[in-house]
Amino acid sequence: YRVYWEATTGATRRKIKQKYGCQPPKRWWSWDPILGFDWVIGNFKAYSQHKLLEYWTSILRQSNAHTVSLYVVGKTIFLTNDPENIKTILATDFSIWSLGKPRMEQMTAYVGRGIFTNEGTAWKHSRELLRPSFNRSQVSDFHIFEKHTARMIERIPKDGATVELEPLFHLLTLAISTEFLFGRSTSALDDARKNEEVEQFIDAFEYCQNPFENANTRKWGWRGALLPDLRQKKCAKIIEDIDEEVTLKRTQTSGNHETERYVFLEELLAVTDDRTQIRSELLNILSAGRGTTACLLTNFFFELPRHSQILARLRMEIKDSVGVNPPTYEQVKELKYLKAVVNETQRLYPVGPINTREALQDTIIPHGGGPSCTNPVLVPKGAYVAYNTYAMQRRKDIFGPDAESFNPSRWLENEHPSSPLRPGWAYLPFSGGPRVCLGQQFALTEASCIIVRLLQAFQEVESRDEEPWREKLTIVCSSLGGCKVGFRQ
Ligand code: HEM
Repeated sequence: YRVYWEATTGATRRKIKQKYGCQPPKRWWSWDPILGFDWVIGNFKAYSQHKLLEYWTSILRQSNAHTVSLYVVGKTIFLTNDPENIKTILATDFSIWSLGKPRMEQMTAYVGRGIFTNEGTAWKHSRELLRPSFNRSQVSDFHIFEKHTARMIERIPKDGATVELEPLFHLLTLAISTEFLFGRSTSALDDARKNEEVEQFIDAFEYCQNPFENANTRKWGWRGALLPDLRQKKCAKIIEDIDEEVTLKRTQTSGNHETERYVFLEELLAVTDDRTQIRSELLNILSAGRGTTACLLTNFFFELPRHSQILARLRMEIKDSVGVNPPTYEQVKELKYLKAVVNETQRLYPVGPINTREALQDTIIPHGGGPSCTNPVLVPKGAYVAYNTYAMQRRKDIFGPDAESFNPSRWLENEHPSSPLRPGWAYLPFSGGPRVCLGQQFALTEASCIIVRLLQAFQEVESRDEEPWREKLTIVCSSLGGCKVGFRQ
């Protein structure tokens, strides 16, 4: 077998190495280089202390490299925070990288097959169908944002009492994205009775979205990972049932909709009557559009009230450019300081801080090999590259010596030693390449509109979080302690 392997696969790999001058990257030191058991235990430990991102970042820092390799259960994994490597995977060599079987299986179990879990032609088809939902005229329709945000503001105490914003943001973004994409909102902020069902849906989603932990591992530690996860099945059923109900109601009222907008669900119903496909596409897009913006807003309001000068400057910008009325799309586009604060929030707290891709054939990534870490690295077929945007967006050589601190002025011309900042592939909150986030403009305008309305409604915003920011990591990442704030009108 060895002789055969050397004559075929080995020969191809030697040729690639020779052609591109590949060298191996630094290897992460492990006392179990075959099974990588220490890596698995290290991950469990770091995850349970809510320090997984720090752990992955420290592996790169301790190795003094931006790309390292390790072996886990016979698989080669490359960890990287190198922008050029990430660009190669996501854009330049897009077609030879897959989302990877584990991710597809984990997500398909609760959202089925759709834009997030498909590849090749099926993915292209889903993307084409969704794309018109996000064109400018759709995204600039502020009516939906405004209506639901007003309802959320009504529910916030105005006397300075502490309010937990995270659950409100989840209800709000779900209400907005269901109206935007399905033509019918959960209206989850309207009445308490409806909330119960919606909250159940959100809880089930949150549970399924966590690939690192389940009810068994919570109870039995890492041994629990070996047991079947019955709760996952139950949650997947809750999600399926509620989604089915939405689809059914919409099918019955199809054609009666009052809006001229492109409603994704309407278009889906026009091209297929396969219920499973419809449900899966809806769940896929919901999983993208719901929690992500809520996490961004939670992280934003976690940081903002801790910086009185930044808050004051932001208020001033809103007062001067928008006044007291609801903002228009054009006004929001001109709020440069708001954009800088949102950018800075996403830089320090990316909603998708780590991600992976699997090589479909023997290939290379351009950086990380050899003693100087500048040679290309051979990535064998089946190996994984895990890219860490959390670590990359905190790199001092790219963002300056104060890269760990919250300083929006780095995004503004002539206001910071690193400006004008053009980080290119070193700043990737919405990913890049052909699978770049479809909802980027929607999410940014939605979040900006909500922030402007909240700051217009309240004169005082005070942080009530006692702990520093700690990660709550599922497939998205936000603040573990949520975001507690006191507002005064
Ligand atoms: C702050 C909010 C958001 C952030 C940070 C974000 C980030 C991302 C990232 C990093 C990806 C790439 C995932 C991967 O390659 O594995 C992605 C994909 C995607 N996002 Fe977003 N997203 C946000 C909001 C939204 C919203 C509101 C929607 C739609 C309503 C949306 C729709 C999508 C879709 C459809 C994809 C899949 C694209 C594809 O695979 O072709 N996103 N997003």
